[in-house]
Amino acid sequence: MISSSLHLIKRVSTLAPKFPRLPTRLVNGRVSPAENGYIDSFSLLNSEKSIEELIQQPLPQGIDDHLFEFSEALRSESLAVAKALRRVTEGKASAQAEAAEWKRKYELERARNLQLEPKGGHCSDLNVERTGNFEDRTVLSDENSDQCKLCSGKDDISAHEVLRDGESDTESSAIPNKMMRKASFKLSWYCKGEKCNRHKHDIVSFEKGNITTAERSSKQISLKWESPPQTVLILTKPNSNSVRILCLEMVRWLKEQKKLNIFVEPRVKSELLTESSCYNFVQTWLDEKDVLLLHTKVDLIVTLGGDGTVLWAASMFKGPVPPIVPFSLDSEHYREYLTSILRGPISITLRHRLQCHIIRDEAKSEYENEGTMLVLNEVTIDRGISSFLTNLECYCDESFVTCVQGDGLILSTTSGSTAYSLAAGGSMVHPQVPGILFTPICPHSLSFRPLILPEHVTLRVVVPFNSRSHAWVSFDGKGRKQLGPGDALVCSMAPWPVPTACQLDSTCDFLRSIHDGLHWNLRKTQSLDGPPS
Ligand SMILES: NC(=O)c1ccc[n+]([C@@H]2O[C@H](COP(=O)([O-])OP(=O)(O)OC[C@H]3O[C@@H](n4cnc5c(N)ncnc54)[C@H](O)[C@@H]3O)[C@@H](O)[C@H]2O)c1
Ligand SMILES: Nc1ncnc2c1ncn2[C@@H]1O[C@H](COP(=O)(O)OP(=O)(O)OP(=O)(O)O)[C@@H](O)[C@H]1O
Repeated sequence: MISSSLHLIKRVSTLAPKFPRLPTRLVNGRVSPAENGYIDSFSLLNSEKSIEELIQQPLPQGIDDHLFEFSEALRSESLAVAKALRRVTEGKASAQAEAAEWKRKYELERARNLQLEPKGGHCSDLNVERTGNFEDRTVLSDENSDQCKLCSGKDDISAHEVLRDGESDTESSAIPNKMMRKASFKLSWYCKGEKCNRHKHDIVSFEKGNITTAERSSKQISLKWESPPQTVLILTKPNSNSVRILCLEMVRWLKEQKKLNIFVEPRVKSELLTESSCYNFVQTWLDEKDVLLLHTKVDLIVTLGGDGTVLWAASMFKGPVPPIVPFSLDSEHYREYLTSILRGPISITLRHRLQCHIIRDEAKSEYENEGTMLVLNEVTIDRGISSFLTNLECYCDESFVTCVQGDGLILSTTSGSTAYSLAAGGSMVHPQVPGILFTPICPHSLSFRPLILPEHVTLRVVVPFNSRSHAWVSFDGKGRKQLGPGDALVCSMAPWPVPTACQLDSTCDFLRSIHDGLHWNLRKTQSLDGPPS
């Protein structure tokens, strides 16, 4: 793409004397690869603008046919260059986002290794690899995992090693800091009911030239408190009387019987105080800045409501998320259940999220683009109020996937596979399968089947310049934004999953939810009597 652009730029340079109105920025060849191999995105965008200006300019008067034909050809090639330049800029923005993410992972890993170092000299020799998944953060070779055990004397990952974010400066925060040290916990991996005796294994072994897989997916994860949880955040579905009553009861019980600090939303605090002034021990926050610090204070989140309340809880945390205990409204036995959660260990499901950002065609640099959105279910690109088919060009990494002509496209997590994606004909996928579902909405084609792509890919959905209408993006069914021609949505797996407490384990809970919640494959049992076979 870059080389064809440069080829055209050379051609344009040779024409410069004949066309004095050509922009000198382009003609002088300032669009050149930088030393690091990238093209400077600002000059790219300037060049793109210049090309577009050039296209808009009227042709000089008195031009002969030959020149006219030539200038027409130049116009169409210039358009191609403008598109190519835009793609390069998009690619750079996405590469920079990825680089920032790797840097963050590297710093987290380094902090963790620094903690291990004093316990034994060998740990610095650990063969540490990084993958995109929270549960796959540290992949140790077999011999090194034994060494690590000698060094650290433990098989599990401790919260202190994983979450080093309790040190934020909270002086300016409205959230009081006293008694706010987060409880620590350990995570361990279970397989068929047995605790794995190693910290983490090689994903693929190639001993003696034979390739065997040791780890295929994340195992059942168990969370064990190392110190008792002290702070609970309760989030409730609004406008529900039964939820309000359950909340009143639960807050009082958690304070009186469990001596916990309790956070609620400002709306809920007002509701509690309207009920009685004795609820003034309940804490809340003032603004978004305080919400950003919540994950450093809260040990556990309890949601009172349905799936939408869990989505709401997840959306409040733009980074790490404390474990969520979802309560449906018919939870009569909340006391026993919460007592067992506070005692631990808890089986948890790490639900992957997708990170999405919109790249605007007119943005001059990536800083002008909107911030990253995290979704637990899905991001949807649809036709909104337009009556035309969507026309969406889709790319997976740098490969063209397809063009979606229909009502739209859903990019879903495996947790979201039982939500909108299911309604659009996507498969239901166990939430611990790390993948991204690519599900069209009412495609106007006989052969468009949904796909499931691996978790490590980056997807890009572009509204082409020849699209008849705009498209609309929504995140977990909320926050609709318009995408104009040339705008793109870039989406990849986020490094911060949502840990949710299981009632039994993630597989039993998943099967129960599709049986009870969706009545999956419910059919009258066939009677025994019938025609002979
Ligand atoms: N045609 C559809 O099925 C359709 C259309 C729009 C949105 N949705 C879903 O609604 C979600 C937003 O939920 P909301 O509660 O804010 O809106 P809402 O109040 O409209 O509820 C949507 C329904 O989807 C269910 N749901 C949500 N997430 C689910 C999941 N992961 N598995 C199974 N069921 C799930 C909820 O229980 C609820 O019954 C979106 O993320 C989208 O998945 C579905
Ligand atoms: N704390 C909250 N603040 C604002 N909105 C919320 C909050 N909790 C939930 N919601 C919104 O309220 C709506 C309904 O919530 P929820 O899905 O939990 O209830 P439901 O529809 O009765 O349950 P179910 O998902 O089982 O059908 C959702 O759109 C959700 O985004």
